[in-house]
Amino acid sequence: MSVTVRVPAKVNVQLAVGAARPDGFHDLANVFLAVGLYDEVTVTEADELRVTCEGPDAGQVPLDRTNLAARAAQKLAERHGRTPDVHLHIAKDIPVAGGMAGGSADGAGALVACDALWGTGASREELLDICAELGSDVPFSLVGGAALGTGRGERLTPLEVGGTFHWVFALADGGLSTPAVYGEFDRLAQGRDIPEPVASQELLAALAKGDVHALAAALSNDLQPAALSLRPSLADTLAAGRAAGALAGLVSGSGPTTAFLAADAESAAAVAEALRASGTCRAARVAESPATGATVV
Ligand SMILES: C[C@@](CO)(OP(=O)(O)O)[C@H](O)COP(=O)(O)OP(=O)(O)OC[C@H]1O[C@@H](n2ccc(N)nc2=O)[C@H](O)[C@@H]1O
Ligand SMILES: Nc1ncnc2c1ncn2[C@@H]1O[C@H](COP(=O)(O)OP(=O)(O)O)[C@@H](O)[C@H]1O
Repeated sequence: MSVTVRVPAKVNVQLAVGAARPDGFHDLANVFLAVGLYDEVTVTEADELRVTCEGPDAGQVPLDRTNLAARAAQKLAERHGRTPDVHLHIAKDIPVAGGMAGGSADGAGALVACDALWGTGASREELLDICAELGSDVPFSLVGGAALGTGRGERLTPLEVGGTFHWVFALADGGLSTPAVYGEFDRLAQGRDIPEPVASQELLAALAKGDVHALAAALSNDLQPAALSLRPSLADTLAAGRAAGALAGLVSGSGPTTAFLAADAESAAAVAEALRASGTCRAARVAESPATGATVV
């Protein structure tokens, strides 16, 4: 028997970052929006834990026990006094190390898949606890939709979304390390007062109304200067997307994927085509939001 779970990528429509905490993490006001680019995790009984991966970026995915899908299976097995003897296969469509939470998606997907395969019957609360142990972004991959993440991003409040938004994602060559981008944020912040991160009321209202123009005006990412500092060429991608008619563009999370909000599906297709022709990115993908969280298919 096997179970397959589909899990979406995310874009951060607001990422407000506070000062570094004593534990090295940063308090956030992280407004997550799930987007319709998906990984699928399939779990099958096996003699021992193993991970395989297919997809254009598969070569960059670790297949040992550091893979977030393997770690998720191990954690659930430990809690329920069993061995994690499964084959986890990841069909990967989310860019790796791209600021779109692909690893987190696989962690959440493996957790839901193993829970179903083993008949563990874990509560939603227990699954969310395990997600938070796996990483700050993993709880959101489980729930999907839209949510405000506080603390290090793991404490979620669901948000209302009143319409469909059309995005274009420009994929970059190579990834950016999340800790390196937060480290660069700290370096750039030296000597400055960093305010407490708070969610923008304009942004939350724009999401709730499904107002694409208001959302475009309110998009913000405090990690963007750090990502641009580490990867200056992203400025060219942002300029190309805006010149092509996107309402707004920003770095997705820690990058280096850049995200562009378009007025409608037709405009998104045109922006994607112009980005491909611009030579400023490796590929351009269109996707809609919101998307549902980890779901057994
Ligand atoms: C920046 C964001 C925005 O959603 O995602 P990505 O764009 O990388 O996907 C997240 O904050 C990434 O979350 P995630 O990738 O789960 O990070 P974790 O595994 O929890 O932490 C990895 C490292 O990132 C830094 N980190 C992460 C979260 C946070 N609130 N403060 C931090 O300083 C720490 O250096 C930590 O050691
Ligand atoms: N299942 C997984 N898929 C992708 N990367 C993974 C996975 N498990 C662990 N990783 C590690 O996590 C790093 C960050 O990957 P990812 O989650 O794709 O990016 P981001 O944190 O930018 O959203 C990768 O470079 C890789 O070393």
